[in-house]
Amino acid sequence: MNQITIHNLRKQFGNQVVLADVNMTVPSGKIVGLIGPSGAGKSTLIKTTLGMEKATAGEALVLQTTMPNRKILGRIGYMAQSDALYESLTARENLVFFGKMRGLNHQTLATQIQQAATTVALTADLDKPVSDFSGGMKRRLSLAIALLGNPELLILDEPTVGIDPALRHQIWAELERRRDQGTGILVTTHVMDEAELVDEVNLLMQGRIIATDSPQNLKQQYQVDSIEAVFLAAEHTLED
Ligand SMILES: Nc1ncnc2c1ncn2[C@@H]1O[C@H](COP(=O)(O)OP(=O)(O)OP(=O)(O)O)[C@@H](O)[C@H]1O
Repeated sequence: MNQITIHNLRKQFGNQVVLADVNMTVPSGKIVGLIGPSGAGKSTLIKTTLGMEKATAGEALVLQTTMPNRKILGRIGYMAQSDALYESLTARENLVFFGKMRGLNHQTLATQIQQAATTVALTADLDKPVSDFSGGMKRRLSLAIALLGNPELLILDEPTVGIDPALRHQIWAELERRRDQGTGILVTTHVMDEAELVDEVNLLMQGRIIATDSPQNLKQQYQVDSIEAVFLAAEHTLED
Protein backbone atom coordinates (compact mmCIF):
# COMPACT_ATOMS: atom_id res chain seq x y z
CA MET A 1 0.00 0.00 0.00
CA ASN A 2 1.26 3.47 -0.82
CA GLN A 3 1.54 5.93 2.06
CA ILE A 4 2.19 8.77 -0.40
CA THR A 5 1.12 8.98 -4.04
CA ILE A 6 1.99 12.08 -6.02
CA HIS A 7 0.39 12.62 -9.45
CA ASN A 8 1.61 15.21 -11.93
CA LEU A 9 2.38 17.71 -9.20
CA ARG A 10 3.31 21.20 -10.37
CA LYS A 11 4.39 24.13 -8.23
CA GLN A 12 5.26 27.61 -9.39
CA PHE A 13 6.28 30.61 -7.33
CA GLY A 14 5.25 33.44 -9.67
CA ASN A 15 6.97 32.61 -12.96
CA GLN A 16 9.48 30.26 -11.37
CA VAL A 17 8.58 26.65 -12.04
CA VAL A 18 10.05 24.68 -9.13
CA LEU A 19 8.18 21.41 -9.68
CA ALA A 20 7.28 20.90 -13.34
CA ASP A 21 5.59 17.52 -13.22
CA VAL A 22 6.39 15.23 -10.32
CA ASN A 23 5.20 11.65 -9.94
CA MET A 24 6.34 9.67 -6.95
CA THR A 25 5.20 7.07 -4.44
CA VAL A 26 6.24 6.09 -0.94
CA PRO A 27 5.07 2.54 -0.13
CA SER A 28 4.62 1.28 3.41
CA GLY A 29 7.61 -0.66 4.71
CA LYS A 30 10.10 1.22 2.54
CA ILE A 31 12.63 3.98 3.09
CA VAL A 32 12.45 6.29 0.08
CA GLY A 33 15.17 8.87 -0.43
CA LEU A 34 14.57 12.16 -2.21
CA ILE A 35 17.83 13.60 -3.46
CA GLY A 36 18.61 16.52 -5.71
CA PRO A 37 20.85 19.56 -5.85
CA SER A 38 20.35 22.46 -3.48
CA GLY A 39 17.34 24.45 -4.67
CA ALA A 40 15.96 21.52 -6.71
CA GLY A 41 12.68 21.74 -4.80
CA LYS A 42 12.90 18.91 -2.26
CA SER A 43 11.43 20.93 0.60
CA THR A 44 8.85 22.45 -1.75
CA LEU A 45 7.80 18.95 -2.83
CA ILE A 46 7.29 17.91 0.78
CA LYS A 47 5.42 21.08 1.74
CA THR A 48 3.18 20.88 -1.32
CA THR A 49 2.48 17.21 -0.61
CA LEU A 50 1.45 18.09 2.93
CA GLY A 51 -0.70 21.01 1.75
CA MET A 52 1.48 23.63 3.43
CA GLU A 53 2.04 25.10 -0.02
CA LYS A 54 -0.78 25.13 -2.55
CA ALA A 55 -0.08 23.01 -5.64
CA THR A 56 -0.34 24.84 -8.98
CA ALA A 57 -1.64 21.59 -10.54
CA GLY A 58 -1.75 17.87 -9.84
CA GLU A 59 -2.49 16.12 -6.59
CA ALA A 60 -0.96 14.40 -3.61
CA LEU A 61 -2.51 11.59 -1.61
CA VAL A 62 -1.18 10.95 1.88
CA LEU A 63 -2.44 7.83 3.68
CA GLN A 64 -4.84 7.36 0.76
CA THR A 65 -6.39 10.81 1.36
CA THR A 66 -6.23 13.79 -0.97
CA MET A 67 -4.30 16.61 0.62
CA PRO A 68 -4.62 19.11 2.18
CA ASN A 69 -6.33 17.38 5.07
CA ARG A 70 -5.78 18.52 8.63
CA LYS A 71 -6.69 15.17 10.25
CA ILE A 72 -4.06 13.33 8.23
CA LEU A 73 -1.35 15.70 9.45
CA GLY A 74 -1.94 14.41 12.99
CA ARG A 75 -1.20 10.86 11.83
CA ILE A 76 2.22 11.47 10.33
CA GLY A 77 5.61 12.25 11.82
CA TYR A 78 6.96 15.29 9.98
CA MET A 79 10.36 16.81 10.61
CA ALA A 80 10.74 20.10 8.76
CA GLN A 81 14.04 21.49 7.51
CA SER A 82 13.91 24.32 10.03
CA ASP A 83 13.12 23.38 13.59
CA ALA A 84 9.74 24.48 14.93
CA LEU A 85 10.40 24.23 18.67
CA TYR A 86 9.40 26.24 21.72
CA GLU A 87 12.74 27.74 22.73
CA SER A 88 11.70 28.81 26.23
CA LEU A 89 10.43 25.31 27.11
CA THR A 90 12.62 22.34 27.98
CA ALA A 91 13.08 19.46 25.56
CA ARG A 92 10.76 17.32 27.68
CA GLU A 93 8.07 20.03 27.72
CA ASN A 94 8.29 20.27 23.92
CA LEU A 95 7.90 16.49 23.63
CA VAL A 96 4.92 16.50 26.01
CA PHE A 97 3.27 19.35 24.10
CA PHE A 98 3.60 17.71 20.67
CA GLY A 99 2.80 14.25 22.06
CA LYS A 100 -0.45 15.50 23.57
CA MET A 101 -1.35 17.16 20.26
CA ARG A 102 -0.98 13.70 18.75
CA GLY A 103 -3.42 12.36 21.32
CA LEU A 104 -1.01 10.28 23.40
CA ASN A 105 -2.05 9.61 26.99
CA HIS A 106 0.19 10.35 29.95
CA GLN A 107 1.56 6.82 30.39
CA THR A 108 2.25 6.17 26.69
CA LEU A 109 3.83 9.59 26.38
CA ALA A 110 6.22 9.00 29.30
CA THR A 111 7.39 5.69 27.79
CA GLN A 112 7.74 7.06 24.27
CA ILE A 113 9.62 10.17 25.40
CA GLN A 114 12.20 7.89 27.04
CA GLN A 115 12.47 5.76 23.90
CA ALA A 116 12.71 8.70 21.48
CA ALA A 117 15.23 10.51 23.71
CA THR A 118 17.40 7.38 23.79
CA THR A 119 17.29 7.07 19.99
CA VAL A 120 18.54 10.64 19.52
CA ALA A 121 20.85 10.61 22.59
CA LEU A 122 19.11 13.44 24.42
CA THR A 123 18.22 11.66 27.66
CA ALA A 124 20.65 13.72 29.76
CA ASP A 125 19.42 16.99 28.24
CA LEU A 126 15.67 16.48 28.48
CA ASP A 127 15.20 19.06 31.23
CA LYS A 128 17.31 21.81 29.68
CA PRO A 129 15.64 24.72 27.88
CA VAL A 130 15.82 24.43 24.10
CA SER A 131 17.33 27.93 23.95
CA ASP A 132 20.52 26.37 25.40
CA PHE A 133 20.64 23.67 22.69
CA SER A 134 23.13 23.54 19.80
CA GLY A 135 21.82 23.30 16.23
CA GLY A 136 22.46 19.54 16.16
CA MET A 137 20.62 19.05 19.47
CA LYS A 138 17.62 20.91 18.06
CA ARG A 139 17.61 18.65 14.99
CA ARG A 140 17.70 15.63 17.29
CA LEU A 141 14.80 16.96 19.34
CA SER A 142 12.77 17.64 16.19
CA LEU A 143 13.40 14.04 15.11
CA ALA A 144 12.36 12.71 18.53
CA ILE A 145 9.09 14.69 18.20
CA ALA A 146 8.46 13.22 14.73
CA LEU A 147 8.91 9.68 16.15
CA LEU A 148 6.30 10.13 18.93
CA GLY A 149 3.18 8.01 18.57
CA ASN A 150 4.87 5.55 16.15
CA PRO A 151 3.30 7.22 13.10
CA GLU A 152 2.65 5.00 10.07
CA LEU A 153 4.37 7.57 7.86
CA LEU A 154 7.54 9.57 8.56
CA ILE A 155 8.54 12.53 6.41
CA LEU A 156 11.99 13.73 7.36
CA ASP A 157 13.57 16.74 5.65
CA GLU A 158 17.36 16.54 6.15
CA PRO A 159 17.06 14.72 9.50
CA THR A 160 20.75 14.17 10.14
CA VAL A 161 22.24 17.61 9.40
CA GLY A 162 24.68 18.52 12.18
CA ILE A 163 24.56 15.03 13.70
CA ASP A 164 27.82 13.14 14.17
CA PRO A 165 28.44 9.79 12.40
CA ALA A 166 27.98 7.45 15.39
CA LEU A 167 24.60 8.91 16.25
CA ARG A 168 23.61 9.04 12.59
CA HIS A 169 24.23 5.32 12.48
CA GLN A 170 21.98 4.81 15.52
CA ILE A 171 19.22 6.94 13.98
CA TRP A 172 19.35 4.99 10.72
CA ALA A 173 19.10 1.73 12.67
CA GLU A 174 15.90 3.07 14.27
CA LEU A 175 14.49 4.11 10.86
CA GLU A 176 15.24 0.62 9.51
CA ARG A 177 13.56 -0.98 12.52
CA ARG A 178 10.43 1.08 11.91
CA ARG A 179 10.56 0.35 8.17
CA ASP A 180 10.62 -3.36 8.99
CA GLN A 181 7.47 -2.88 11.07
CA GLY A 182 5.69 -1.37 8.05
CA THR A 183 6.29 2.36 8.41
CA GLY A 184 6.70 4.30 5.15
CA ILE A 185 9.60 6.74 5.37
CA LEU A 186 10.41 9.63 3.03
CA VAL A 187 13.77 11.21 3.72
CA THR A 188 15.61 14.01 1.96
CA THR A 189 19.36 14.10 2.31
CA HIS A 190 22.46 15.87 1.08
CA VAL A 191 24.63 13.16 2.56
CA MET A 192 25.36 10.86 -0.34
CA ASP A 193 26.50 7.89 1.74
CA GLU A 194 23.09 8.05 3.43
CA ALA A 195 21.42 7.82 0.05
CA GLU A 196 23.10 4.39 -0.21
CA LEU A 197 21.04 3.25 2.79
CA VAL A 198 17.56 3.84 1.38
CA ASP A 199 15.48 1.20 -0.39
CA GLU A 200 14.63 3.48 -3.29
CA VAL A 201 16.21 6.70 -4.50
CA ASN A 202 14.22 9.40 -6.29
CA LEU A 203 16.45 11.85 -8.14
CA LEU A 204 14.81 15.27 -8.37
CA MET A 205 16.29 17.51 -11.03
CA GLN A 206 14.88 20.39 -13.05
CA GLY A 207 11.44 19.96 -11.56
CA ARG A 208 11.07 16.26 -12.35
CA ILE A 209 11.93 12.92 -10.82
CA ILE A 210 14.43 11.77 -13.42
CA ALA A 211 15.20 8.36 -11.90
CA THR A 212 13.60 6.03 -9.37
CA ASP A 213 15.28 2.81 -8.37
CA SER A 214 17.24 1.01 -5.68
CA PRO A 215 20.72 2.45 -5.07
CA GLN A 216 22.19 -0.76 -6.45
CA ASN A 217 20.21 -0.64 -9.72
CA LEU A 218 20.97 3.06 -10.22
CA LYS A 219 24.68 2.42 -9.81
CA GLN A 220 24.44 -0.39 -12.33
CA GLN A 221 22.42 1.69 -14.77
CA TYR A 222 24.92 4.58 -14.68
CA GLN A 223 27.88 2.16 -14.42
CA VAL A 224 29.34 3.90 -11.38
CA ASP A 225 30.12 2.75 -7.85
CA SER A 226 28.40 5.33 -5.65
CA ILE A 227 25.16 7.31 -5.47
CA GLU A 228 27.26 10.47 -5.50
CA ALA A 229 28.59 9.41 -8.91
CA VAL A 230 25.04 8.62 -10.10
CA PHE A 231 24.03 12.10 -9.03
CA LEU A 232 26.93 13.71 -10.92
CA ALA A 233 26.34 11.58 -14.02
CA ALA A 234 22.61 12.44 -14.02
CA GLU A 235 23.38 16.15 -13.67
CA HIS A 236 25.85 15.90 -16.53
CA THR A 237 23.33 14.10 -18.75
CA LEU A 238 20.76 16.84 -18.15
CA GLU A 239 23.28 19.58 -19.01
CA ASP A 240 24.13 17.94 -22.37
N1 LIG B 1 7.81 30.46 -0.46
C1 LIG B 1 8.59 30.61 -1.54
N2 LIG B 1 8.45 31.67 -2.34
C2 LIG B 1 9.23 31.82 -3.45
N3 LIG B 1 10.16 30.93 -3.84
C3 LIG B 1 10.35 29.84 -3.06
C4 LIG B 1 9.57 29.62 -1.88
N4 LIG B 1 9.97 28.44 -1.32
C5 LIG B 1 10.95 27.96 -2.13
N5 LIG B 1 11.18 28.80 -3.17
C6 LIG B 1 12.16 28.57 -4.25
O1 LIG B 1 11.97 27.28 -4.74
C7 LIG B 1 13.23 26.68 -5.09
C8 LIG B 1 13.35 25.34 -4.40
O2 LIG B 1 13.53 25.52 -2.99
P1 LIG B 1 13.54 24.30 -1.96
O3 LIG B 1 13.78 24.88 -0.61
O4 LIG B 1 12.32 23.49 -2.17
O5 LIG B 1 14.81 23.49 -2.47
P2 LIG B 1 15.57 22.27 -1.80
O6 LIG B 1 15.78 21.26 -2.87
O7 LIG B 1 14.84 21.83 -0.58
O8 LIG B 1 16.95 22.95 -1.44
P3 LIG B 1 17.98 22.64 -0.25
O9 LIG B 1 18.56 21.28 -0.54
O10 LIG B 1 19.02 23.72 -0.43
O11 LIG B 1 17.23 22.72 1.02
C9 LIG B 1 14.30 27.70 -4.72
O12 LIG B 1 14.68 28.39 -5.89
C10 LIG B 1 13.59 28.61 -3.74
O13 LIG B 1 14.12 29.90 -3.81
